[in-house]
Order: sequence, then structure tokens, then C-alpha cells
Amino acid sequence: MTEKTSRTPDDGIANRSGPAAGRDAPVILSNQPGSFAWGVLAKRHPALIQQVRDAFPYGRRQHEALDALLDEITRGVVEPLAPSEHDHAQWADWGREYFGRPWFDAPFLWAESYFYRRLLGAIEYFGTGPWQGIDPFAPFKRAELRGAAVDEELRALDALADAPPDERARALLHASLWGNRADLGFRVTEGEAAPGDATGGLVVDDGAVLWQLLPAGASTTVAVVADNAGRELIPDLILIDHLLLHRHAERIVLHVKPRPYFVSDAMTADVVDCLRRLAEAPGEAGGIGGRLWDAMANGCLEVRAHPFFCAPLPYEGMPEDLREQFAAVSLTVLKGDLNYRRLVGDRMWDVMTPFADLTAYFPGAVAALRTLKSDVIVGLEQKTLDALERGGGAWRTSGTRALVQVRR
Ligand SMILES: O=P(O)(O)OC[C@@]1(O)O[C@H](CO)[C@@H](O)[C@@H]1O
Repeated sequence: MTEKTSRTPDDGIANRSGPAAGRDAPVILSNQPGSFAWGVLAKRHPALIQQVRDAFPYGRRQHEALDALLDEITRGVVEPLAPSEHDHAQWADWGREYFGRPWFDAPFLWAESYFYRRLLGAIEYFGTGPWQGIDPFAPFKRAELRGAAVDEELRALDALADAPPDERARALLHASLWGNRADLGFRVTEGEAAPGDATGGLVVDDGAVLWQLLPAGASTTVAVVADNAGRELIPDLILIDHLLLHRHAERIVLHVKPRPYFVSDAMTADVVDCLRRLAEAPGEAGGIGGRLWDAMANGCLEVRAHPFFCAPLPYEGMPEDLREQFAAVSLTVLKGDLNYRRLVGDRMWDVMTPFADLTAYFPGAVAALRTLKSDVIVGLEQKTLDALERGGGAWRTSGTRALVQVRR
């Protein structure tokens, strides 16, 4: 089976944003029925509205707002935020070209981001009433964190405790990488991603370059831009502990989302839940949790939640204060599929476009750890592409392949 990729007509929306803007790589839209992007808007978002509706005893006003949102995203055109909303002006600017047009004709990245903003609006997350700040995805995140799979993953750490540091480092890097498959948004319609071969599934492996950038004993700061909470954030935190323990970094800044986003994206509350889960676990995991708890207290681990992490924009458009933060660290590690799309630009790139070219704008060395869950991919070698195409299947989007890409 050859997978159907998203339609990307050069309709004028396309080539105005993202790294290497002006190159001939159209922005991904969602208006090709059967494409991955179309499926997210046509099926995943409506299913998500239903899941959220079922998970909370919302009142009539919220149900009506969810009904209206469902109708709008499936049959209507993109409506702006009400002028009374705190971020009305910001979204009026970001959405100027798309309001009044079908959702499916807006850039895929923009449409998804705005959908999550509107969903939060519908359930009164930003209101002044009792539902203010109630994370609509919290029940799903909590259930995952409590699950037996996490117990098993934490127990497995005991076996790694005495492994040589290099072997442990590699295993923990891969755990963090493949942890990205655990994405609750991805599972709304796809089910559990088929198990990938946790080594053979790598389509690019710049792991050696990553470790070269993190020599033991370096008194540097590393930034980690988190993706999902729960089963992804736990191995991210364990990797962070390893970096600190073995002096690959003196300090880690963990960037999370300031509000609920893409279902399971991590916020500060999720970091706290994961740290507690680790600290309360027996064995090696408990020790890691304790060290990380202390690292928060002594400033070796710091959590930040910049609003730009929920912006519908590629990282090339990052604000100056965030640019300065990334410029000040020895390496920025970006986790997950959405961060990858924002890093290289959500476009149908020629898959052999060098990763280094598209990330040249990024302020400092950058590493992407990502399982493949959308159409965007760059930096492949011809022989890898040939093998993937020969294998057939939805290799770009099924979450069964992964990559470690690094630009020094
Ligand atoms: O960033 P993550 O959690 O790895 O992935 C986010 C994701 O599930 O969301 C999009 C669909 O909604 C896809 O691009 C991608 O697969």
C-alpha cells in the first residue's frame, strides 16, 4: 500500500512561513480526502470532542459550545475568537488569512493549533468561572500514568542500573525517543501504534553526534523541549537525570506547554505528576525521582512554559526572548512530531533536503528525537527512502519509525 500524502496546492497560503521560506515546498493543508492531515481534522478532532465531553460532567453551556465547535470544524468556516477573549488580538493576527474559509483549507499546523485553542474556549478553560484552568485531557493523562505499562517500564530500570554508562546512555536515549509513540492524541483514532523495532526502526541515527555534543564533565546547560506527558515524559526525565548524574550537563531547562495542547502535551502539572510517580516508585526509579526532585530545588533542573510553545507557527518565527534562551545553551533537544514539524516547517519537503539546511536558523545546536507521525520528513538518504518505499505501508505516519537528527 502506498500512503496518500496531504494535498499541498500552491494557493498563496503556502509559501509564506517556515524555514527556508520561498523554497519550492508547499505548506501542508488538510483538504485532500484520505490524506493524513485530512483524517486528523475530519475524524480525530470530532472524536476528541466526544471523548472530552464524555470525560467531564460539563454543564449545558459547555455542551452547546462543543456542539457549535463540532459543527463549525466539520461543516463550517473558521470563526475568529470573540473580541472579549484575552488572546483575541493575537489570534486575529495569526488567523487573518484563514477566517471565513473552510477549516480544511488552512495550513494543517495552524488548523490543529487553533482547534485546541477553540476546544479550551468551549469548555471555559479561560473563563472566570469554576471550570477555569481545568485540563480537559487530565483524566486521560492520569489514567496513562497510573497504568501497568508505566510500572513495567520503571521496573526495567533496575536491570539497567549496573550497565556500563555508554550502554545505559544509549538505552535511555532510545527510551526517550520511542516514548514519543505514547501520544494520546495519536491514539484517538489510530489505536496503539504498532510496535516498532526499537533499534531497526530508526530512519536516521545521529545519536553519536548528540553524545559528542554532550561530553561528560562539561559545565553546560541543555534545553529539552518536552512533548507528551506520562509515558513520554517519564523516560525524558530519566534521561535528564542521566545527563545530570554523569555530568553531561550541569543544568537542564525543561520547556513545557503553558496550557493543554494536542491532548497529552506536558505542562508543569504533568511534570509534577511524573516526578511524584518516579519518587514514589520502588528501586532505581525511586532514586531517580528523588534526585530530580532535589535538582528542581537546587536549580539544576528548571521548568519553563513560554507561550510560544502553543503558537501555530514554525520555530523560525520564535520571539527574541526564546531565541536568546536557546542561544544560551549547548544543545536544544526537541521531542516529538509536532516540534519536528515546527522545527523544519510543516511542508512537503523533498525528503532528502538536508536537516542542517532547514535548521540553520536555529540559535545553536539542535537535536530532534521523534517518531514519525505526520507527512513531514527531511534528511533521508536515498537507500533509506528506497527501503521504506519498498516496505510499503504508512511509514511516514504510523509511528513505527523514528529518527535522531542533529545539527551542530
Ligand atoms: O508531537 P507529537 O505528540 O509527537 O505528535 C503530535 C501528533 O500526534 O499530532 C499530529 C496530529 O494531530 C501529528 O502530526 C502528530 O502525529
